[in-house]
Amino acid sequence: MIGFIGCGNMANAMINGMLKNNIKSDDIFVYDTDKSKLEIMSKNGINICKSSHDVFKKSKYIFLAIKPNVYSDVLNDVKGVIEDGSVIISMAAGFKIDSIKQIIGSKKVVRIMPNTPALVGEGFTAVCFDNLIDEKEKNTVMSLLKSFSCVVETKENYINAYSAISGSGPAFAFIFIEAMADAAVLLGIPREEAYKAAQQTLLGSSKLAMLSQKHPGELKDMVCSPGGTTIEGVRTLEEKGFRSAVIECIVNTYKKNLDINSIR
Ligand SMILES: NC(=O)C1=CN([C@@H]2O[C@H](COP(=O)(O)OP(=O)(O)OC[C@H]3O[C@@H](n4cnc5c(N)ncnc54)[C@H](OP(=O)(O)O)[C@@H]3O)[C@@H](O)[C@H]2O)C=CC1
Ligand SMILES: O=C(O)[C@@H]1CCC=N1
Repeated sequence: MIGFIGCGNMANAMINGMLKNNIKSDDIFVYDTDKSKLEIMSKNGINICKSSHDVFKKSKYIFLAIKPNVYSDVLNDVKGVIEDGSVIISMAAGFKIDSIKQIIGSKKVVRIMPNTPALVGEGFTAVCFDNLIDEKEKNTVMSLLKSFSCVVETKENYINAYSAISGSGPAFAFIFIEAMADAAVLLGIPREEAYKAAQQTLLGSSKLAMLSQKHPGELKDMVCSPGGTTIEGVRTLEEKGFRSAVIECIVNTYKKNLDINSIR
């Protein structure tokens, strides 16, 4: 049985993916303090629990899909009902496995960093397991995560970097899409067409990079004719510090994760 504390953006994305991959709604138990979120879950046939305690009692694999600012309160509230066999799956930015164990004691904890494209089955999740998780539990968690995302097992040390790259990354990609579409509108293309062109261009470019396995620089070169139009755009991006802006953006997002870590 699978439990969710919190039914917001990430829980929705994950549950959606699970349901599309043959996990039965009957096997999912959820709780949220916001009753309107529970109503939506109920309409999808998911079991609604009266409290977080109830979720822990009914599930073995429990996803903590709540914001980091309520983590300590929720963990303190449920620590008495967590069984030794329960597997707690944490996704909060900046919360180390050790910090969780300091509150709930020596229990099984998995730390993941998912992202919202899970909503359409195209998520990316970095995962690390604590040493109390056995092989069978690890395989179950991996297959749950794979139902909505591409999964990479990593060291906990890297989770903050993944948080910046793939966890926050969709927000940065959406800004890029929006900016491209704004430029298209400025050039007279209707808004709907502009989004379609920007979205498909990013999707297609990502797919090409993945499937061709060519270096991104080589793929960029394939678009730039000598003395042509694209290289003029590339020159403008370099002049405006596009690469540096992206690198600084990721590094500062990573640093914010470290800041949050240091206070938890
Ligand atoms: N969103 C993202 O792109 C990503 C998020 N994460 C992590 O995932 C976690 C969840 O984020 P997200 O889904 O965006 O958050 P949301 O705010 O969308 O969802 C959290 C839900 O939990 C509810 N809630 C608040 N307190 C409690 C409580 N005590 N018990 C049960 N439910 C409660 C909230 O209600 P209310 O709104 O009324 O407070 C809300 O409905 C966070 O820790 C975040 O760091 C990780 C990677 C990506
Ligand atoms: O901003 C946040 O807290 C979360 C972490 C990764 C993406 N969003």
